[in-house]
Amino acid sequence: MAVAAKTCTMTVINRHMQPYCLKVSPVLKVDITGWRLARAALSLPPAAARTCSGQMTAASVVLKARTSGSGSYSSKKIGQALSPLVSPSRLGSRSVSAGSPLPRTPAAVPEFLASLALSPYRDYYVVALAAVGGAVWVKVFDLLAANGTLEQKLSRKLVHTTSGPLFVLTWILFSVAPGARYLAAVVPMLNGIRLLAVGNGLVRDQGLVKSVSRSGDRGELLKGPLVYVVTLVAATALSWRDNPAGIIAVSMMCGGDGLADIVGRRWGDAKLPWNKAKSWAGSFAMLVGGYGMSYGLILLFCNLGFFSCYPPAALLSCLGAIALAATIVESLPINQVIDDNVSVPLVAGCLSILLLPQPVEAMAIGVAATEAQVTELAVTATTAAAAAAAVAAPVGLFRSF
Ligand SMILES: C/C(=C\COP(=O)(O)O)CCC[C@H](C)CCC[C@H](C)CCCC(C)C
Ligand SMILES: Nc1ccn([C@@H]2O[C@H](COP(=O)(O)OP(=O)(O)O)[C@@H](O)[C@H]2O)c(=O)n1
Repeated sequence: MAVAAKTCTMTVINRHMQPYCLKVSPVLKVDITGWRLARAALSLPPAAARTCSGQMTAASVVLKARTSGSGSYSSKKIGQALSPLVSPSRLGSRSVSAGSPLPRTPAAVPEFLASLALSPYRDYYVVALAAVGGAVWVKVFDLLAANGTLEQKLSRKLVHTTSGPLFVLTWILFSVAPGARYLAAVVPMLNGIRLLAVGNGLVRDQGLVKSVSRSGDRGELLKGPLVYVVTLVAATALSWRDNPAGIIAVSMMCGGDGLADIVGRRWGDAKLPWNKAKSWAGSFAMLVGGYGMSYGLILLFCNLGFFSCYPPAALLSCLGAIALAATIVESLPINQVIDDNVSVPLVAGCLSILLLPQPVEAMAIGVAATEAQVTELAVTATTAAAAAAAVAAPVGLFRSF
């Protein structure tokens, strides 16, 4: 039975409500082109071809093809042609007694992820993923230290340096729901509860103690590590993806302070005049590591559209001032007064809000919005940071004698 000779063109709406141009050509070839789909073609049985008209979902096109019964079509070809639109395995389960379900194709994985993305429970899935990911990540370093692959101090600092930015990267997976940031904050919160439980001896977890403490004493979990996760909670709940302040604060705490320890312990012979426990090499690593991690994450998040991108000159100069200020604060001998997992991110976050406001924030706080004014502010902040160092140096020097 011949099908109409003319090409039947219709708009097919897929699961993402994206329109496609679906053409049924005179030789019964269905040629699917459109949104990121490789051109695929399959022959439809005449009955299905004839009934394809108007707006149809790809699923109904396949279901009509499958249930029309006639014509020589292979479920594999249909699956391959349409699987980027709808997961064949799902179609297989829905098709009327038309034979075995369509075969799984590699495209089913993106569809599975797409269905997660559209799920109302998406944020809960991401929380679970990040929480499990965090536990596994720490366990990996525990095992690497336990089998001697990594020295314990290095393993611990790698956990410090990497956990924060990896957690920030999970922010990308959350939905745009207003409460998403608070769900995201649950991840470091759960880690904080775990640190409290193990640190107070309520739960025994020697692996965690070895992974995140210097001395192997569980009480240490209640100091730096706990402050670290509290800072992650604050950065998530207060800043989130609205502006770079939280990202910069985490980057200075992790990429900066974490790297300062790793580099400083190894190559830190030249000590700082105002703080003999710290070195120029460690501080330089802090500056470069914090700057680089911040810059990379800011570019990623602004290019993903979470907040406005900054003029390159303004970003480079302001970020330089922020990283310098954070580096100076980290170098000061004030760890006994305030943990550097508080002082460093706090200074970095506050300066970020001042120097790198988003347009709506710039208007709200009446801070410079033009590039020239922002650069001027950066110079002012750098001068202020240098002045702070000039004041602290003699103090540190005096105390070091
Ligand atoms: C060792 C750590 C801090 C110590 O700081 P300091 O005393 O040396 O200044 C880091 C502690 C890390 C924490 C136990 C685990 C944090 C996990 C994070 C919230 C989630 C990561 C998820 C991601 C997908 C891996
Ligand atoms: N600016 C820095 C920071 C740390 N370090 C080295 O890293 C070690 C740990 O630094 P830290 O006391 O700041 O460690 P955390 O408090 O960051 O865990 C120091 O004792 C130094 O050996 C450095 O040389 N220069």
